[in-house]
Amino acid sequence: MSSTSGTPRGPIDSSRVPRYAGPATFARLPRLDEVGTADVAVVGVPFDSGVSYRPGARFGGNAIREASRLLRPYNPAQDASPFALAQVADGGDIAVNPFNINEAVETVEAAADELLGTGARLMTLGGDHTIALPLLRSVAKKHGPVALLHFDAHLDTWDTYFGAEYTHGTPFRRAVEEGILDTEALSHVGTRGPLYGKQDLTDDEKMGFGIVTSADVYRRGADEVADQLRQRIGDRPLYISIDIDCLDPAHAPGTGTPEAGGMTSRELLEILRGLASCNLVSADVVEVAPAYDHAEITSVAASHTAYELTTIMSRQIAAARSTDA
Ligand SMILES: N=C(N)NCCCC(=O)O
Ligand SMILES: [Zn+2]
Ligand SMILES: [Zn+2]
Repeated sequence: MSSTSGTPRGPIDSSRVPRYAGPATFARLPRLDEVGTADVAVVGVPFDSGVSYRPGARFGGNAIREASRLLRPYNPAQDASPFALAQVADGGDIAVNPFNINEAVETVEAAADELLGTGARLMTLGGDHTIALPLLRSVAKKHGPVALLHFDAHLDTWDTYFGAEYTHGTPFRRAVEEGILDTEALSHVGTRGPLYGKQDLTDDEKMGFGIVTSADVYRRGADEVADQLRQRIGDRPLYISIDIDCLDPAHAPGTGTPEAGGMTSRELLEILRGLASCNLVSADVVEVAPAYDHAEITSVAASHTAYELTTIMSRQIAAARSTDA
């Protein structure tokens, strides 16, 4: 039985305990072992052995937790108190092998299976984009092939790097090959920057992806983009994968493969809010590499991104509960 049938245990009260005191959990929420089970488990994935350029995303989860100390319990943009609507808890980190990518991929999948098996939705923090593959595998075991919204400067549908199948540039090609994505509802958002060749785009299109470039977001605006994405997704189970490099380097310098001309954090947050009615089953925020960050710009943006995503999940959990009742 979920601990969440009672009143959810919320964050530490920052008017009584200064928000900079004590060890960091996401949004100062309780640890998962303090509440038993959760409706939304926030979990760190300290893994970056799949990167093609700057390493450091293994430290992303903890940097996001630190930056998330300043999140407050009421989200006016979605008119909701996410941590009162559902039990959100910090499940700590998945202990992955940094020296063996295949084993790490298996470990992430197994840990996700266990958490999803308790009935929780997953909100993962940190790691490089390699980890989206095992997370999607696990989510698809539970829900069947899922719709995917992929926010990223990059396509991440390349085939191999140095002969390696599991890297941060290849998770979504593997996922399509494995049949774990609903190819009627796949979109990249924020795409930009130089490619290896035009073939990258034709391959990607054949896999079923639609592309909303960073320039499209700028030209059409967040509301129109969110409306279009919502129509494409419908009521399918949805996974949202957010590579923080979807943001411009001015908004997210702390990342491994930065590309000029990206979205603002305001655009990203507004698009997410426009997706609040979608059936969001799990999400990740990846590629936060704090060593290249300044003044926590990137981890603050990532913490707010995870906050909007957890708010969407909590609202849906609460709505489903009230229809059941
Ligand atoms: N940041 C992610 N996930 N992918 C970037 C791969 C770009 C490349 O090295 O070609
Ligand atoms: Zn990227
Ligand atoms: Zn990526």
